[in-house]
Amino acid sequence: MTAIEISNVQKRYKALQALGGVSLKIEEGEFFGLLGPNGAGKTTLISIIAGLIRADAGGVKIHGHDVVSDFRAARRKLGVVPQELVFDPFFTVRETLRLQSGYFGLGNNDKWIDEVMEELGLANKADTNMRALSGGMKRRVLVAQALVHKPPVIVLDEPTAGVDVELRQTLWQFITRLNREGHTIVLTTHYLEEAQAMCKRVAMLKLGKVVALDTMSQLIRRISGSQLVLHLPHNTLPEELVPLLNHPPEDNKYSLRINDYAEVEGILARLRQGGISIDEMQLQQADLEDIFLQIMDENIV
Ligand SMILES: Nc1ncnc2c1ncn2[C@@H]1O[C@H](COP(=O)(O)OP(=O)(O)OP(=O)(O)O)[C@@H](O)[C@H]1O
Repeated sequence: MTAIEISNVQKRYKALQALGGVSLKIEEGEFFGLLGPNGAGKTTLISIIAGLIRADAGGVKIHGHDVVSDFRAARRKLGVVPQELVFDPFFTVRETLRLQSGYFGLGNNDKWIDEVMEELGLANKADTNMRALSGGMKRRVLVAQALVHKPPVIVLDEPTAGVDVELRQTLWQFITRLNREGHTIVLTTHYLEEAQAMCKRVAMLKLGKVVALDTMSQLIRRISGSQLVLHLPHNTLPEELVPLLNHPPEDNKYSLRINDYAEVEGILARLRQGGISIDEMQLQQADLEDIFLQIMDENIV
């Protein structure tokens, strides 16, 4: 079954085309990453999925339910952890979660609420007022709120932005468990390491368009196996090696694509011929960050 089906979604804010025809199918049980630089349109897309704003054209279905014409059914299938913290400060944590349960018509939900609070390290704050919680604790409540109706599809918009290591670990343990139990997870994050560790498949958005869509392993394979990073503070790279660059040099560090280790010899010989001294050299496996930078630079699809 398709968990989220996004068909040619378009959204414009006056002159700005925030989403220019996005289509994606995310299957049930996937751990999917939605990546892109600031302003790429991730939050806009998530808001449309959550039924918070309307697309100008195209549509979204959650487990087959249209998010506009069949809003209630679609919303029941979906839990969204938003970026921003908005709460009623006068309720306690438990009251906040009970209210949210009530919104979904779940009267007697305390067993699950207790479990969610336990998993997210909120149990000892259950009777604390929201206004007395630290930012990190509030963020935990935001996650708990999204999960209160045990939605089969969970969307997390930058859930770990500015949170401490402990919460990050607690959150990922719980989310991984939910994914193992069959929940579909969609994640946006600026931390590419996190996406690489968690997501099996990713879409990369740029200026409101999908510029890459692949499994993590295929994407990583797309950039040849490894890269040679050379720090050349006193020279520039010889002209003939420039085509090997993964992306423009940063701080005199040149990242060269290599297909097998034998190529390293040739590169070093060429530098020696040119009398170029190497300050530092590293051989690295390509990672998501390299691919991300390359795709954002070249816009290859
Ligand atoms: N309500 C709005 N009115 C006008 N422009 C908006 C509105 N919301 C978003 N935009 C613009 O639409 C574009 C996409 O924004 P969006 O927040 O979806 O990007 P994003 O990928 O989530 O970025 P970030 O990583 O910074 O959260 C941006 O150029 C943004 O300035």
